[in-house]
Amino acid sequence: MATQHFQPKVDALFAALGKRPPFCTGVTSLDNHGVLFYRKGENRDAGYLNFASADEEALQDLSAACDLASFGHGQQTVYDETYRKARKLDTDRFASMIDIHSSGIAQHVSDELLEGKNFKRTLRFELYKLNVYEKDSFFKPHTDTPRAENMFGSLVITFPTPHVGGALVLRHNGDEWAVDSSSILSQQSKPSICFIAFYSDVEHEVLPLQSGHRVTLTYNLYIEKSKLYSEIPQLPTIPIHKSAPDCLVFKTALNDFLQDPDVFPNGGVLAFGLRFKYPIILSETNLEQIIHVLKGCDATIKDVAHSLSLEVVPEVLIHDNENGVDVMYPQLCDWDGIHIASWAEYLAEKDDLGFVVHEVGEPEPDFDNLDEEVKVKDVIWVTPKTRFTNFKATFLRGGEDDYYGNEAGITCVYGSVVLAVMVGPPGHRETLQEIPKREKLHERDIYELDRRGSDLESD
Ligand SMILES: O=C(O)CCC(=O)C(=O)O
Ligand SMILES: [Fe+2]
Repeated sequence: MATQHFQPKVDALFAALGKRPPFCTGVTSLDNHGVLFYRKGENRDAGYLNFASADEEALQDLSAACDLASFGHGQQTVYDETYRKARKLDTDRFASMIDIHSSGIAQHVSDELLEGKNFKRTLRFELYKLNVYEKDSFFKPHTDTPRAENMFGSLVITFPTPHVGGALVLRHNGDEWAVDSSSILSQQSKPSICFIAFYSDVEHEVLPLQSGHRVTLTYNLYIEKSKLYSEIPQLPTIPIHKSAPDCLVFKTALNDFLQDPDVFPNGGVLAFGLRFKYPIILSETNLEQIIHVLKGCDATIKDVAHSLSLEVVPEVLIHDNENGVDVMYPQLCDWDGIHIASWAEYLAEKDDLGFVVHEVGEPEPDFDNLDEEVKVKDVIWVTPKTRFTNFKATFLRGGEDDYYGNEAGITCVYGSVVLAVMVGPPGHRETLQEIPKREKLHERDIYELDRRGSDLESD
């Protein structure tokens, strides 16, 4: 592609999105929250331990009360000790004194994983399981099963029980991180808990335990409409990894780009392949809803674009083989049933929701063979394309039956989409007519403020 003179500005936009890890982790004091009650089995016997001082015998009793941990392989619930060797209690079998709000964990995780102005969205933490890992226990690489469209992430809390090994390894887009809670916890001067929260499409595994007991609580994180945190006084948390990029740097880079009169003389689309994947309910998800559940730097793009009154539309990117062009389309459909050979023709004749992509610097596509006019838009890619070719093949790694999750029965799968930031011609860059419905209540004031010149704050 011919390089445009404004390419350095596009590169600055890309750089401003940064590459923070897709997780955050920290420690906080166990304080007097170390107590756990649990039911031993079908009878009424109850067990008790305090994680601040639990000895080997108490931990063995807890482990004995647990069930074997299963996992999801496609639609099946599987017990397979070559894939997951661990023990677990469901939430109807135990009561822990850990309070993720007063411990400061909920606030810390929300600040880190929700981008931009956090107070317009909130995370709901749903306790999921208590897991016990003994010597040689592990959980091989998997992605936590998406349970709803607003599933956002997972939180793992590790108690200060003596153990060696069992690091949590995270992988995303070719990068890898290891968080060894046993070594983090052993360095604390008083009994503490270590927490790690990651976006839901991040692959993770628990490495084999060499000795001791590793006990964790897991939570599913859902994104909800704004609800301010209660005023409970919170304990301080000590961050170990942070995840959020800097909105202000991105906003400055975007402003700079838009001020260049050579950029999009007739308006166009600034396109971003998203860094994260989002839960999609097969044949049900309205792509628009993805706007409300964006993670990390994907959310920064939307927040900043909205603050500059630019419309942001989630689109799928489809290649039209017949005409050798890309098409952006703002809706999902299960294309199993319909075979669309020429998307350009389809858009020209049947449906003008989508448009043909003309990458700036490339020759204009030629549609002399079509009777009707096709909508074509100038597009500049900032982050690499995430292509959507075929509904099921793209959404399910290795096909539906080969998906490794932490629970069977998939109602949602993770899908790749792109964000199209609609840009008007020089002097009239704004394209946002109306703030999307669900955001209106919480964001109207913020946008108004922003338009009057106050800059986005980075957190
Ligand atoms: O216990 C842990 O450290 C992680 C467990 C996990 O990945 C899961 O339950 O899905
Ligand atoms: Fe998991």
